[in-house]
Amino acid sequence: MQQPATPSRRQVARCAAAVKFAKYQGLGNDFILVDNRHQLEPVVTPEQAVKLCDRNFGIGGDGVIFALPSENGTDYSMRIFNSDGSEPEMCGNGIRCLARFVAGDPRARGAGAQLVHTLAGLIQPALLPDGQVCVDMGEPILRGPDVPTTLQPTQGEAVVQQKLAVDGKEWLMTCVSMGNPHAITFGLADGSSIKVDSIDLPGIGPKFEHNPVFPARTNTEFVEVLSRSHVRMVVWERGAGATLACGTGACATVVAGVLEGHTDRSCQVDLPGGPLHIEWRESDNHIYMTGPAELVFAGSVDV
Ligand SMILES: N[C@H](CCC[C@H](N)C(=O)O)C(=O)O
Repeated sequence: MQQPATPSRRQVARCAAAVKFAKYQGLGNDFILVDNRHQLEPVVTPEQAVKLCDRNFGIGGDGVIFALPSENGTDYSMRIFNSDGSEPEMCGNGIRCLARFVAGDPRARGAGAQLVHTLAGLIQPALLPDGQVCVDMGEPILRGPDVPTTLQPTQGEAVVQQKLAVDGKEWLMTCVSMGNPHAITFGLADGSSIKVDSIDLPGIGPKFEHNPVFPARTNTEFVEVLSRSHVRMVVWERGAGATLACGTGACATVVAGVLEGHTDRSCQVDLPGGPLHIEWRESDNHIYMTGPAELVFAGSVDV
C-alpha cells in the first residue's frame, strides 16, 4: 500500500499557525486576547474565532479581541469578534481587559490613560491603582443607524418607553447605542416591573436579538430598579447569548434609566458576574465605566 506523501514544511506551515493569546475576564465576560499590533489583519478569522470560543472544543470565551496597530495617533486599535463570529463595534468589559493586557503586566497599576481607536470611535481606558480600569466610553448615541427607525427618538431624545410586542407581552423599550445597539426594558406596558430572576434569557433573548425591528440585531438588557443609584441587570448579548456581564449594556442601561426617570446619572449596575460603576457625566455627556479585568491564563493555540 502506497504511503501518503509527507507534507512539505511549507504545506505544514500553511496548515496551522501558532497564535499566542491571553485569556482575560471582566466580571465573568471572558475573552481571548491577541496582541496583533504587528499587522493590520487579525491573525484569527471570524470562523476560527467561533472554534476558539467553543467551551468544549476550544479555549472558551464570549469573544476574541485583538490589539491592532495604532490609527490616527492612538496608542493602539481594537477589534472584536463575538463567539458567533459577528463583529461588533465595541465591547466595554473587553476594553478593560485589553487595556491591562496591553499594559504588559496583569498586575499593572496606575498606568494612566490609553487612547484606543475602535469601530465605535475613540475610547480612553485608564488603569487605576487598585487594579480596576476606568473607561471613558464616549457619548451615548440616541439616534443612529443601529437604533430602529420605528423606535427613533421623536424630539431629539432617545426613544423612551416605546412598546414592543415580544413573546405575547408588550415590553416598554428604550434604545441606546454605545456604538453597538442596546434595547433596554424596565417593565411592561401593563405597568409591571422587571424581576431579573424571572427572566428566561435563553427563551426570550433570541426573540429580541433577531427581531426584525432591529436593523443590526440588538443586545437586550432586562433591568430591575433597586434604588435611584442601584439596579440589577441581566443581558442577552447579540452574537454571544446570555453573558455574565455586558459593559456597554451597563452604560446603555444607565442612560435609559436617566431618560426614563428611574435612576440618577451615577449608578451601580449589578450583573450576574458582579457590579460595574457607571457615570453619565452631565458636564461632557460622556459615560464612564469602572470595573475589574483579570488575567486567567496565557497560552498558544494552533489555528
Ligand atoms: N455582543 C456585543 C459585543 C460585546 C459587548 C459586551 N460584552 C460588553 O462588555 O460591552 C455586541 O454584539 O454588540
